[in-house]
Amino acid sequence: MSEPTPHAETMESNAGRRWLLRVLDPGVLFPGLAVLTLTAVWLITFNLVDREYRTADRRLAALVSDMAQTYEAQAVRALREIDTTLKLVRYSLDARPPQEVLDELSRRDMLPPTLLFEVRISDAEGHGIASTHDLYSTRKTSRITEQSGLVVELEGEAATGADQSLVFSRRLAEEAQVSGTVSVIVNPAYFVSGYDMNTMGVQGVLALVGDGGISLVRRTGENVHTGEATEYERLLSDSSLVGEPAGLSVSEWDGLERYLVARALFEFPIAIVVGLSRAEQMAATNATRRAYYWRALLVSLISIAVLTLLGRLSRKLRLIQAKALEERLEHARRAEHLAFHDTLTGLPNRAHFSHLLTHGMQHAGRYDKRLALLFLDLDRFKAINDSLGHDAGDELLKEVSQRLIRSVRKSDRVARLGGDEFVVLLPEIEAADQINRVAEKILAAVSAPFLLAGQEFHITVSIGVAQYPSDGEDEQTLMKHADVAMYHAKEEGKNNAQFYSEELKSGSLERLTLEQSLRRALERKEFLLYYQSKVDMATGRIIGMEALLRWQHPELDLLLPHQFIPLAEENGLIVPIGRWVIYTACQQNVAWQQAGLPALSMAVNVSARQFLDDSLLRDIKGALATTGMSPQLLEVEITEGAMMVDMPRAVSVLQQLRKIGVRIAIDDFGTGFSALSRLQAFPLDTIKIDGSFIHDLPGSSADRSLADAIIDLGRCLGLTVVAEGVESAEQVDYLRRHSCDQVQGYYMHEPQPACDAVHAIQKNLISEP
Ligand SMILES: Nc1nc2c(ncn2[C@@H]2O[C@@H]3COP(=O)(O)O[C@H]4[C@@H](O)[C@H](n5cnc6c(=O)[nH]c(N)nc65)O[C@@H]4COP(=O)(O)O[C@H]3[C@H]2O)c(=O)[nH]1
Repeated sequence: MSEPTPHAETMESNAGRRWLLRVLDPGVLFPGLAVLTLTAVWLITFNLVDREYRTADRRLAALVSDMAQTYEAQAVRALREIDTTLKLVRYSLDARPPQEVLDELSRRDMLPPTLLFEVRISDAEGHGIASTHDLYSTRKTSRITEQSGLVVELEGEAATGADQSLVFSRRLAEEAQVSGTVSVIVNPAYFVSGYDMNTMGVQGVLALVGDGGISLVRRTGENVHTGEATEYERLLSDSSLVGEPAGLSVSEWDGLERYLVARALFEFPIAIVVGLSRAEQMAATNATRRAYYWRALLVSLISIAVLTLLGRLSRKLRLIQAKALEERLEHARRAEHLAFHDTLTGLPNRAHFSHLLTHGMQHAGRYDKRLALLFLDLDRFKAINDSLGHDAGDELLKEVSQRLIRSVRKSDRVARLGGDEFVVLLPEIEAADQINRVAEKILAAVSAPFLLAGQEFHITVSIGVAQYPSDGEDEQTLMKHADVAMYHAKEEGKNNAQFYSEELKSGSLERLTLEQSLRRALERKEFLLYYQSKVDMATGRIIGMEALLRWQHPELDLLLPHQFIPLAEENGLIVPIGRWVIYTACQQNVAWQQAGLPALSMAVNVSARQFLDDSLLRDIKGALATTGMSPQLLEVEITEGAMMVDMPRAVSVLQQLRKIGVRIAIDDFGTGFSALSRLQAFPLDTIKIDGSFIHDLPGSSADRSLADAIIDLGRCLGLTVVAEGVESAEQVDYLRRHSCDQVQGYYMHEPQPACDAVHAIQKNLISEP
């Protein structure tokens, strides 16, 4: 025979477990237990009852046997006495009249008591000729017995024992003077007087039966019967032997079932019968049986009640357990879903996507297919999120995710990596054109207007594409390259898709190291401020300074803001860096004043991200309070673009700045595309004309008209107009003639460290008229 396989064994053990679970089900277990308990209770009960009956039967049989032995002894003794009397009388008869002999024997107390026994002598015809009783003359003539032995017969009417007598006779001897019979006559009841009602009840039997088959006397309860016909031989053959327990038989005279002993007496033609009614004697046992049955019934009912209760409790417990299990499963399912899905959009998250990508690459590898990974980053999302609040930002992300799903096939996968980063996995790519089509679809879908908080918004997305296996054969490489391509798309002006190439790699590495060192620059104190003067056109004096940030990179040259500020904007580092700038500029301003220089205004640049950050006001107030600088000397420069991201909020922030006395300048004015009329909405103090419009002054007529328009506008609004990027005397001259208030540029002073700037201020003071 073959060995069972592990699979077969598992199936077997599963089937066994299923069977066990089915058996342990409360609907099966408790009814099953009830059936078992009831079967056990009733089996034990029936067994006990049966044992009780068997014991009682044995006891009864033994009792009847004992009683029979006693009765036999008593009967034999009585019969012997009677026979002795007969023999005594027979041998005492002589020539005297028989009456005389009887009287003498009686006198000599040699005859049985006359109260119970009559001794009679009859002649050959059966007529009584002598008797111990006076009544003999009224009696019927005795039957003449021809037998030589003891003859036993009944005399009188065969009805009740009271009317019949039991006659024991012996024939007188031939040689005796008198021929005839001598008899002892006795009431049959004498032989059953030993009937004890307590022991034998009303259905017991005590009897003497003649060997002719006629019962001589039978007593059952109080009733004494005589002369009943009995099947003598059968009676004896049915009976047990001496010393053995009595047997059970049905009595022919009354149909009752009895333990009965019938035994023929050795010396007499008589059999004794002793019996006890089984039904009657079993009364106590019947009562015990009833008690057993009641007890069993009670135990059964209690068992059923307890098991029903336990069954219900168990069912309830099972239900509770099942519910708890269901809840746990649901919880686990939810936890699993949460673990692998983004809670906001319901899209697969980074962990899940990693699995999808690995699987996709394996599949593509196996079937020699190409796969494309699109790395998506929303442009300007952070600004929208910060300005409109997170709820609107969340709505936007949800809407974007829906648009992405609609832009791709069902077999493609969209996931959210976090923040505003999404990825799209395109399995089974045939040609690059296919990827382009999907990318264009996504770009179009995302750039369609969004309605957020009742306002229409436009957002774009930058997409980086990396392909398997050409751009990377493992998950990390492919993701990294798609990310690099995405950054390239950002650099290319955003709202476009770029494919990864080896050339991009080096640029991305630079960016990566730059970002890492930028994170540590603040704590390493690598930032410093340069200061550039603002000169008043009317007086030609320095009236203020602008703080310009520099980063002394440990390995690179001194870095200018455009080399790291966009990065700091992107990763949010601009907020702590800006805080440092404000504080340092304020500190420097106060230091100069403390050094005896005149109180100059100090301008600091605040980027869009920083401007919309909740901490800006707090930071400015903190810097002013800590350094003790007068708020009126501080000027915050904000670009036009930063103000337009969220106009209502910008207005509110500016109003609060104004409230504490800080001046506000709009920087790079003219580069944005906001309507000039909108400027009225902002609480401004200064307009700074962007250097690009000054550069070609006074030659370019377009720049001239633009610069003129801005100066006019500023004047109309009562604002100070500052021209940036002034590099020549002609420019200064033009601006002065066109009533520009202040100028700033290399022509006056280049941005320089605080220690150099101080010389410029001092020089300016010395050259004062
Ligand atoms: N070609 C030319 N350029 C001139 C001339 N005079 C001044 N400049 C340059 O013009 C920029 C003027 O600053 P901005 O318009 O506020 O423009 C700033 C400002 O928007 C931003 N920036 C500088 N410092 C910070 C800062 O601390 N925080 C923030 N958020 N932005 C800053 O970086 C921009 C560039 O700063 P910089 O590289 O320092 O460049 C400075 C300055 O060096 C000139 O005659 N000719």
